[in-house]
Amino acid sequence: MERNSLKCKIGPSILNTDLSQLYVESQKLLDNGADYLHLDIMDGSFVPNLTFGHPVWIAPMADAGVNQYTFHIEPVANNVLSICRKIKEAGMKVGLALKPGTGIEAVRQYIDHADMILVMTVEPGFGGQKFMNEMMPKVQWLRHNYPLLDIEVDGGVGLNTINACAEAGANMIVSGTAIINSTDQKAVIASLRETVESSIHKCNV
Ligand SMILES: O=C(CO)[C@H](O)[C@H](O)COP(=O)(O)O
Repeated sequence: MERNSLKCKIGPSILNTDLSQLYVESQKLLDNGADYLHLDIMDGSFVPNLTFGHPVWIAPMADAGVNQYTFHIEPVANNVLSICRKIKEAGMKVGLALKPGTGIEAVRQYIDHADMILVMTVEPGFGGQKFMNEMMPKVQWLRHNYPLLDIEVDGGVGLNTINACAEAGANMIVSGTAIINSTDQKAVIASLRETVESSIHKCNV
């Protein structure tokens, strides 16, 4: 496992985001052991309408120091490869996200062009939703067929659901509510990490 954990959400009101507060919260999470920040720049409920979004966002994200740009394949079905190419040209890694209703077959042809596949374990939209265990076969399939691929899960992931994610083969964990609402973020992050690290080698045998 290279990395795990942490989500920091910037919703549709990104223009109104208090960046100094975002910085403070992000630093706190990193100090508490998170390996990376996963920033949602748009509310997932807008996913079907964002065909115009990527050309606007890719360059500024790269300029801001983002190292991986993940996008949902559903609204850009005819442009996935060209978006992958633009992201790479901008110097970032490529992540491809799947909504719960999207099967693995929709992404298979693109996996070799991606650094990471994100399996959403809730409907995109907001934090605090119930983890969808029925998404785990997608993670298992990916891990089985792509032992070295980064596989991320996002939605309802916390201490009660991390086992399922880790055993299925996820190595990048987005956890919002479970960390943010905890009085001991460091302990929660450490526990999530330990669960993932103790499972990951079993997935690769
Ligand atoms: O962006 C999301 C949905 O659109 C994430 O699932 C969510 O923000 C993660 O938080 P939580 O751990 O509370 O589910």
